[in-house]
Amino acid sequence: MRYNKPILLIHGGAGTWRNVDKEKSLSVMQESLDRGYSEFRTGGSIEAVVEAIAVIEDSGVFNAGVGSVKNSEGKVEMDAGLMFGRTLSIGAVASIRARNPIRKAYQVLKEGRHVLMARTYWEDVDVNEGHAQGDTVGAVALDEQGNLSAGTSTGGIRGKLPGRVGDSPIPGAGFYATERVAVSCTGVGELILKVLPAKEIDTLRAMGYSLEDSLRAVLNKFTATFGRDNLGMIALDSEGNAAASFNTEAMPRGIRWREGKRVFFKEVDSL
Ligand SMILES: NC(=O)C[C@H](N)C(=O)O
Repeated sequence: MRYNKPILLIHGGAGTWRNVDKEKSLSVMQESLDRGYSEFRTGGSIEAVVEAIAVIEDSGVFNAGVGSVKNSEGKVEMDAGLMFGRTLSIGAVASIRARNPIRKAYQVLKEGRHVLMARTYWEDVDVNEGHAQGDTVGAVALDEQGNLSAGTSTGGIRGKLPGRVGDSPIPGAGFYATERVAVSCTGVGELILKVLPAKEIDTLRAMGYSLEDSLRAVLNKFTATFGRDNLGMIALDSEGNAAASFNTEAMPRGIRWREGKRVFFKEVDSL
């Protein structure tokens, strides 16, 4: 569906979403949408993405920031990535420990010297794993000037080996943004890294397919190869089209645009 810019679209991870406090998760998403959207008054799409994700990282309700799951040694290692479409600028962090990994990714992007920093930040974070209701989080935004940005943040997969890096901090896999599209993915990193769905969406959109068809085609191919319950994606294009696709039971997501705001839980493909 097409919306009037500026637009902010977020997700809270693809999964079964059974036995979770849906109200609590959706209220964090509402807060994230409001906080992120307020950035459009002074900033652009990148600030909207960073602030929207930081709110969710701080909530402890999703598998990101203080809600991150623990690895096989009972420690947290977080991944995050961020991209600005017009300049293809990227900042990403892998296997770090910080209260707001997305802010560290932003720091890497602004410094501009490197793209992906691993094991660089080790802050003391009081992680609250037991309270996480949701999963990996991501956001995409289109600002008034037509600039697209995408970001993703995660604690990864529960019980992972120390040093394991998933798709979330890898451009083209967990996130991607160009002049045409901004995409954030969630699901099984070990599979997403084989296919690079976020990059595929940009390629299909560049070939002239609609955003919705692009997501559907990538999801169908992914499901045909690997089966279900492993991928979710949200995306925006420069014309203001928004789309979401997932092959799991649910993927909470929310959108705020010029005239309104909505959150969703299941409703496959709708936005
Ligand atoms: N739930 C997730 O989205 C996990 C994340 N994609 C990872 O593999 O690290």
